[in-house]
Amino acid sequence: MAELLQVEDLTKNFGGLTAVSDVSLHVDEGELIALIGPNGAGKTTIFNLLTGVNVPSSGTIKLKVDGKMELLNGKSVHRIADLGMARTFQNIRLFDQLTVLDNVMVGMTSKKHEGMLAEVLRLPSFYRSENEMYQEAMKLLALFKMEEYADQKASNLAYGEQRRLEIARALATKPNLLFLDEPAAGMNPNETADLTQTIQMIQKEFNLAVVLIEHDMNLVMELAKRIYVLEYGKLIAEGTPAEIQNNEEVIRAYLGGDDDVFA
Ligand SMILES: Nc1ncnc2c1ncn2[C@@H]1O[C@H](COP(=O)(O)OP(=O)(O)OP(=O)(O)O)[C@@H](O)[C@H]1O
Repeated sequence: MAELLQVEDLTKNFGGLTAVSDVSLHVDEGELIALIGPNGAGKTTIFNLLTGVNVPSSGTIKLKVDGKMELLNGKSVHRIADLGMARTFQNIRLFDQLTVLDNVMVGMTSKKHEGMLAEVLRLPSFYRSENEMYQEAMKLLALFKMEEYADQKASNLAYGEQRRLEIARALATKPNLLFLDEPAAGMNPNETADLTQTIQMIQKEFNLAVVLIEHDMNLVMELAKRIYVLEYGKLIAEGTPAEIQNNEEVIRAYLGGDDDVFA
């Protein structure tokens, strides 16, 4: 499989604290990997570095764009999003007062800079693209079995549906690579089962590479092809779910925390 994302020796210092230390990893096209580790291990900081929210102290991040590996260091969040990376956050960040449909359409407009003039002048091409966006957004909602909620306010959705809507909105930007930061946090078992299916479905449907941060080990073991394990900012293991579950270093890192982590 061809590499889509290549990270080498990534380090991030916050004052005297090294939150991420010399991390190298890669993600292949269409691959689903997970990033796990105890609280404070540096997982979210890695997402922030990869998506341009934080600037690396050192190291390189490269993404395949039009067949060539392009350096992302120093690029803005918006530029990185335009190059095909999208994410969801640990805390839900929907536009509460907008409808479900509008939340998805907002995701689409973030890529539509080229239509600005038509939009301002309200040219026919604007209406055509507006209608196209509507059709596309409804198709996306249908994939998530959420069409019936299209006109409801996002804040009226159940918690699990809100999390799924965040994923739908992230997909509206047409990413090649999607980062999911604890998508199952706060979900009940039924919602988690739905989410597992949803992630499998979108990965196939969009031939999408996914990087997942998740504390729910059942979800991780079911979905991930490869797993990277972090502790105190350093990578301590990489392998298949079976390899990770039997890795002494990983078991030690989790002891004293949640003993049932691999139950
Ligand atoms: N902006 C920041 N300024 C200072 N320290 C930070 C900042 N962001 C993160 N940290 C610190 O970096 C370390 C790694 O945090 P991070 O949130 O990346 O861990 P995590 O693995 O995502 O944890 P969790 O599983 O609890 O979400 C922590 O010690 C945290 O306090």
